[in-house]
Amino acid sequence: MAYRRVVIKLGTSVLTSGSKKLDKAHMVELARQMSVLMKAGVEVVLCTSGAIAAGREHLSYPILPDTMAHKQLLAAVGQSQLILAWSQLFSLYGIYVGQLLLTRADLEDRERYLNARDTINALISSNIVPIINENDAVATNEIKVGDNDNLSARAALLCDADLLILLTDQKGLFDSDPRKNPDAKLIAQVQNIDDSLRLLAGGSGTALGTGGMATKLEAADIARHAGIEVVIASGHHENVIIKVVNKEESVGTHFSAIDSPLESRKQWILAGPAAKGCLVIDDGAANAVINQGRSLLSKGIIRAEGEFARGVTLRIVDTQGRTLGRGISRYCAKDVSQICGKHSDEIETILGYDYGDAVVHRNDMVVLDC
Ligand SMILES: Nc1ncnc2c1ncn2[C@@H]1O[C@H](COP(=O)(O)OP(=O)(O)O)[C@@H](O)[C@H]1O
Ligand SMILES: N[C@@H](CCC(=O)OP(=O)(O)O)C(=O)O
Repeated sequence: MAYRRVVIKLGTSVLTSGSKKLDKAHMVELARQMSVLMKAGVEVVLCTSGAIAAGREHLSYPILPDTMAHKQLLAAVGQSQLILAWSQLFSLYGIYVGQLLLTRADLEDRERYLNARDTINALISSNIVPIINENDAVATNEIKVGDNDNLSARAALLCDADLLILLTDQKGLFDSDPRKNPDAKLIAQVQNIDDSLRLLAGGSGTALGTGGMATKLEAADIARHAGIEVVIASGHHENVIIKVVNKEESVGTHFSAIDSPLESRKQWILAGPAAKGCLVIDDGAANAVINQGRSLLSKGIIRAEGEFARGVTLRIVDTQGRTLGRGISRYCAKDVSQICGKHSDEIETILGYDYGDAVVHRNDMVVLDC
């Protein structure tokens, strides 16, 4: 086997086969493929969407106000139907499943993160498939991951997978949205996720999907920085899961893992807490940070955006608004607005204290491919 531990994310588009209901005939086929791999010794973690779609189906497509509470109602009803379906379908292959419903808050809190990891490891070592979805019924916007592409990437980091497979309704990442451009070409291999690639990835083409290719690229970027390979492929391609895991043929879009994965602290900065604001930096600072591996000093900061305390994760952006990276700020927003553009030696005089020369130290920063 080419891979030891695999996270497989199934989008609503795959689970419903483009209809308004769960396509159980297709779900059982996917369960079969996963069971084949498990019997061959591959450890499988499933990240499944589909709760909201299943909720609508179970309640016979009620006309509800488009509010958060009603989406949560649908997710609460649908999640139990979804896990019931998976439990029944995997049981046909003699496999038990265990459910983990997570929010961003679970992944940001170190103790809950480690607990979730222990649970996943315990399930895997008992040959039970951990099945993960966002806990939509309780998650508010503030504590949501928001889409299962990002959730599956975080799950892949959490459980130390070596492959993340994102299955969807397209053959992979195309050079434009194939729903809008019939001449769009499949991109078979991606070495670098940069802004030009991000521009190709649009939102969801359907009312049921969340995020489209844009969130799949975000997920791929998080995973590959942690040394995890990623494949985006069609959930309806014959034997897709088995072929990808066995590297039998080139299926979908393959993203190489970064050779020297980030140490776990930096993985945490990249995939952990939501960015609470941003630091806009000048060209000189951008060059120092990107090309020279330097810390971010106050002198190169043009302004701070958002309200944030010291110790929170921020985006670092250039003057054109491009995200260059993420890092933990040693100063709060109010402090940064007073010291930006000033030399580090002046910090103590201006603020009356200082927390070090760097606003974002190199060790607290992850630079992205631009
Ligand atoms: N460059 C692109 N390549 C492929 N698909 C794209 C691209 N840009 C946007 N999309 C859209 O992304 C959709 C898949 O994402 P989404 O609807 O969220 O599905 P899922 O439920 O599988 O997550 C496709 O149906 C397609 O319309
Ligand atoms: N958690 C939601 C799915 C969110 C989501 O990202 O959906 P999708 O884009 O279809 O993978 C649900 O179970 O309905």
